[in-house]
Amino acid sequence: MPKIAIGAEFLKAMSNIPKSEQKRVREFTEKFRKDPTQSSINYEPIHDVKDKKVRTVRIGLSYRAVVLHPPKGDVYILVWVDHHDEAMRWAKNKVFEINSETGGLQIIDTEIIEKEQLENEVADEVEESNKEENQKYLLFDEFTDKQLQKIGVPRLLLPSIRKLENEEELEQIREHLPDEAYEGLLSLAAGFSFEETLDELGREPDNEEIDPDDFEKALENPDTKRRFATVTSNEDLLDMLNAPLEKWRVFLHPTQEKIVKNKNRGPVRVLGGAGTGKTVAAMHRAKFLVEEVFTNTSESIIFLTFTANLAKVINNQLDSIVPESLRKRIVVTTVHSLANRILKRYDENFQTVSSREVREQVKHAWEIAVSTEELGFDESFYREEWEDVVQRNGISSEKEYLRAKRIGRGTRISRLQRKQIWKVFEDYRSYLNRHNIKEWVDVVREARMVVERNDVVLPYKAAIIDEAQDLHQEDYKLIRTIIPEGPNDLFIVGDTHQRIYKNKVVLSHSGINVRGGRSKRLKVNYRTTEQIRKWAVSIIEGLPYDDLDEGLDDQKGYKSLLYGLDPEIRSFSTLEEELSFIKDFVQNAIMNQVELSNLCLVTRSNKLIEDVYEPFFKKEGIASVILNPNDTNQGEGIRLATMHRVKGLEFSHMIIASVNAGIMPPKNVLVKAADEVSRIDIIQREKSLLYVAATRARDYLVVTSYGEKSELLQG
Ligand SMILES: Nc1ncnc2c1ncn2[C@@H]1O[C@H](COP(=O)(O)OP(=O)(O)OP(=O)(O)O)[C@@H](O)[C@H]1O
Repeated sequence: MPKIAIGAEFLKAMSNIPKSEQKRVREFTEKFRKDPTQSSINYEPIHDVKDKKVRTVRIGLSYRAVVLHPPKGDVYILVWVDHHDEAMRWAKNKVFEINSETGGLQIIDTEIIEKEQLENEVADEVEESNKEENQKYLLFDEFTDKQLQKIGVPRLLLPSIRKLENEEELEQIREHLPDEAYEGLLSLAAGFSFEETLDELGREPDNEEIDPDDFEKALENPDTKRRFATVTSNEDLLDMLNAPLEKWRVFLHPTQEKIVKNKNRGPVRVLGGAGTGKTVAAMHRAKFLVEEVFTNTSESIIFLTFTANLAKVINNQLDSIVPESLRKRIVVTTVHSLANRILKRYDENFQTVSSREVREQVKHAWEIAVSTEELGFDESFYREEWEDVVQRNGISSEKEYLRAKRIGRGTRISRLQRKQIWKVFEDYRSYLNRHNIKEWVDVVREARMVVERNDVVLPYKAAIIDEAQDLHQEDYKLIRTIIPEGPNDLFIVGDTHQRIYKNKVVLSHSGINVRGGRSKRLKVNYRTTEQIRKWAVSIIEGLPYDDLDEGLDDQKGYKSLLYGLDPEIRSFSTLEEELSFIKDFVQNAIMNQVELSNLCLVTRSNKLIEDVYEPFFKKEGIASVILNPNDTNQGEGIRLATMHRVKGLEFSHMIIASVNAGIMPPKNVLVKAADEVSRIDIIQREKSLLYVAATRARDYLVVTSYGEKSELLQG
């Protein structure tokens, strides 16, 4: 049977043609997959085309598919589809070559070469008369042709690359370059060595000869898989055709592919800045595990998140990549809901702090407990001490508390003071017990004990953990207990720059060892433009971020291959002016046919949404909906949410409003900080929150304030 492949560009081109014609294209594609050699498919050569391997096939009266059929091997690749004239125009200057150094199949647009040749002829004359001035610094002078080809530059484009003087010029020709070449060149231009760049591109060390005519083999190459997918079944094909623009479902970055498909001896940790495809990698990993590792029908895996909205999104997205027969063996839920479910089998009567009412009770419990204190500390000191020392370390007795290390706490206390403080904690705990209230940490801890006693046996063979930075140390202990150590046991993805809750963890303290070769990084941002990414990173620049273990993480080498407009950071004198700007921004998007559900406005608090922005949009007659994590189908309307709520989500247009002094960070939270250490911590978390909100934007970001702007925007 001939080998069939489809290009990402083909799918994109298909989504751009009228719906009525798309049906015909789908029918053709299905026929083509069955047998591309059948007599009813008539391949016609194109005259005046650079690449003689290219053919076209008629679809209906006016559309053409462009097919690559190399002379060697039995390979047919669908590369483009369009109206007859456009298809011819597209194919005219394209050359399809296997890069002799990487083995990847590349599409090279030779138009740029011809344009440059013309320019060169003119320039040569000037150059002759002006030789002195031409001793310029060229961006890639220090690298050999072979090195440039090894990072992915096509042979034909070497002369164009050689001429580049700076990163702006590189950016101007990026659309003519295969992704890996652009990504590699950006890395070299940023000062990374050739070896570091190869590593970031996910290249395997050379071990095989590359045959530049073997297209069948080239289809297996990781660079090729960024843009071409081999079709093995009709199910595969329908999956691709049904969501032609969702590239993440089919085309992975070589680094993602490697992380997803590697068989590991133990837990793996994957770090990566916002938008680097961690969740995508995690979902493909889940698919890989049920398809190729835990293949027995009685074996399940569990996919855990911190927030309910992300669990919901992942549940839906997994449906679109995992075959139905395997899908039921992947359970997606939050750690809290898993723990709750385990514990409820034993104790039905407890309440968790998930309702406003119970939270009020907890507040009351603290007030009562602290009311008898004699040391002069305020309530926030006790709460922080409770969270950061007692609950983080699972302390349950005075004896343990007296011995506990108080890492990261700013206020020194004596042994005697500890004894008095413990009394407050005992009062607090006894209030909770009397009212059957459990903090989430308690639920998780007690659930672990149930599992440890073997009272509940869970069927999971492996766990995948997203939003790893926000899980609590106890959460990891529960996970470790459910999934004992073993090959391919845990796959943990996260980004500590996005830590917006207090839960700092050290994986090894929960018996999870990710050291050695089992720590990976994703560095290419697929979501946000480079302009937005840079602005977001500038907010958190210079702050210390851990790596979920005992090391540090940074944002070195991160990049986006997408370009766009700079974010608009606007300060206004009054709220009315801010609202008027937001209205213009939204109306402009509406005029440009952007669906309202692609717009999101976030603020620091729910109250601002409810009191200011929701009534404002209502008054202006612009549909809006408050984002509900439990409902992914909320209909038309601009999304309104708190910054916390949008973690893990994305929108083409993001508005971050009311970034005023006193609101971000909230004055009442800062005032209550127990000491300077805690204040610094709060500010870092606020910066992370702004970073999270900003990196939800795909194309446009506006950040607005009125009155005095937040100190976070002062830089
Ligand atoms: N290989 C890929 N090809 C195309 N798009 C991709 C790929 N990987 C990820 N994306 C897209 O990039 C965006 C970000 O991906 P994802 O949500 O997995 O990133 P993340 O690292 O988990 O982000 P965050 O931590 O900011 O929530 C999504 O729109 C996703 O579809």
